[in-house]
Amino acid sequence: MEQQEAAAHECKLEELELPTLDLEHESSSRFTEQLAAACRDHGVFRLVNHGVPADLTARLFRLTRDLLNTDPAKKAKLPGYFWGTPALSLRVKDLNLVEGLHLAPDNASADSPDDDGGAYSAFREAVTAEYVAHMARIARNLFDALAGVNDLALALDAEQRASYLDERGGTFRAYRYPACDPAAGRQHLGMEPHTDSSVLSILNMDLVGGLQVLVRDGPASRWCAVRPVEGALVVNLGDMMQAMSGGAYRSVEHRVVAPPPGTERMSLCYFAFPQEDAVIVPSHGPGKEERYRAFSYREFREQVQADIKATGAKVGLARFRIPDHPSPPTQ
Ligand SMILES: O=C(O)CCC(=O)C(=O)O
Ligand SMILES: [Fe+2]
Repeated sequence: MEQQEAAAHECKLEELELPTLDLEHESSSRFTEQLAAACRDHGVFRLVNHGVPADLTARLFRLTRDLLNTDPAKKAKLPGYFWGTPALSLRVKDLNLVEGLHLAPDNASADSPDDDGGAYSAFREAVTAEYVAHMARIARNLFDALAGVNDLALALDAEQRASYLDERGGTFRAYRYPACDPAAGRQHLGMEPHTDSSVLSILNMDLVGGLQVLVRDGPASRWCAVRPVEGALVVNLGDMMQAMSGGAYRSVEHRVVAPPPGTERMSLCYFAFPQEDAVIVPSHGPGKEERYRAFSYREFREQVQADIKATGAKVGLARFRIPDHPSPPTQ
């Protein structure tokens, strides 16, 4: 792991040529073709003409920075404040150099005890009344386009289309990857390698860079950098999409390296989930790379939490995979 991290920082990584999808496309059949190809190939793409106002993004970056540039005791009292990424892995918690604010339907109305100047209220209002509505619109748009691709990777009926993506259940996180001490060098990752548990995730990042994705090439794999592009969102698929599509669409493994010394990095991330109790029945059949048993998102989340508690790491979809060759019964 240490060697891998050193390599992440020392050599200039190859950049991944990401496909760019245009949400204001003129031909929906061409759009769905490109979208399905992006989801099959890497599970990550750029999105332009998405309709999120640039000044809303700038305002959220500014509000997040103001809220997090206060003393540690004060910001620790902000609703949804976190340091490190405990949800991903308890074991390496302290190695992740990231802090942020988490807003989910269950904490969206909590009041900040020290909201002097109303900065937290302004932040929450911008997220819940504006930003999340754009994200839910984009997630629905992409999901419905994928469900309409006629190669049957996601052959969903109307009820499944509605319950496999819950526009009201999305969560939002504003992240700040702090500048590290130039003398200490870049010793840690901003965020360790992981896949998202979401259906899809929408990332809105500044221009510092640091996001990397694992590109699979047969049995081999290599980390590639994702170059930020002004005004473009980055969308990556999560575990739920991989399961729903029987492995045809990839939940891409990714990580964030710490920013260069003296520079901080910020990103706004939205995660779209299925309705908690909707039973996901993964599609099987020709062209489907993996078989999973049916499960609900609630079950998946509880299994992830139990694995993290027991072993320090997320196991994820492997828990739900049906093996090709069942092992012989033990005696
Ligand atoms: O900050 C980023 O660009 C990515 C964050 C991420 O991967 C996550 O929150 O799951
Ligand atoms: Fe992620």
